[in-house]
Amino acid sequence: MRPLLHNRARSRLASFGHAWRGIGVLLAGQANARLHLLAALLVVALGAWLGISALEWALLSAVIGLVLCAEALNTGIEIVVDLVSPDWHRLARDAKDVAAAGVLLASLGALATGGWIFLPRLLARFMPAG
Ligand SMILES: Nc1ncnc2c1ncn2[C@@H]1O[C@H](COP(=O)(O)OP(=O)(O)OP(=O)(O)O)[C@@H](O)[C@H]1O
Repeated sequence: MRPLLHNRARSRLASFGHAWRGIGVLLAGQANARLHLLAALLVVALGAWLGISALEWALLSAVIGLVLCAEALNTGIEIVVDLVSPDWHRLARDAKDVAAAGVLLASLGALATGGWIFLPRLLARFMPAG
């Protein structure tokens, strides 16, 4: 490999390593992120048990990714706000509350998606017609 390409590949690899470290920071410091990850694992187990379709897996993967992504961005914003505004400030409050709203909205969307996918199957399984 030529040196320039070699350096670029190394820097891409380093960025990937930083992102992995970020996942570690997120999971180590945020109980909510651990809770969301646990919920995602339970939903995956439920999906496997109920035998959901490929399209339903695709939808679930997207909403799980969205919630975890919102959680990561929320945590990043919290960290930056704590860095630049350790004292009380109206804008710091707005920034944190809006970031938290992002997690709430993503979670509500995921809850609705899970409801549409799982409720009919669970009802059919536990309350079969006739
Ligand atoms: N510097 C600040 N200035 C004004 N209000 C703040 C400030 N820091 C936090 N707050 C308010 O307190 C709330 C809680 O902030 P905190 O940093 O404890 O995050 P959190 O809600 O506990 O998030 P998590 O539980 O995910 O860590 C914020 O949503 C915001 O309304």
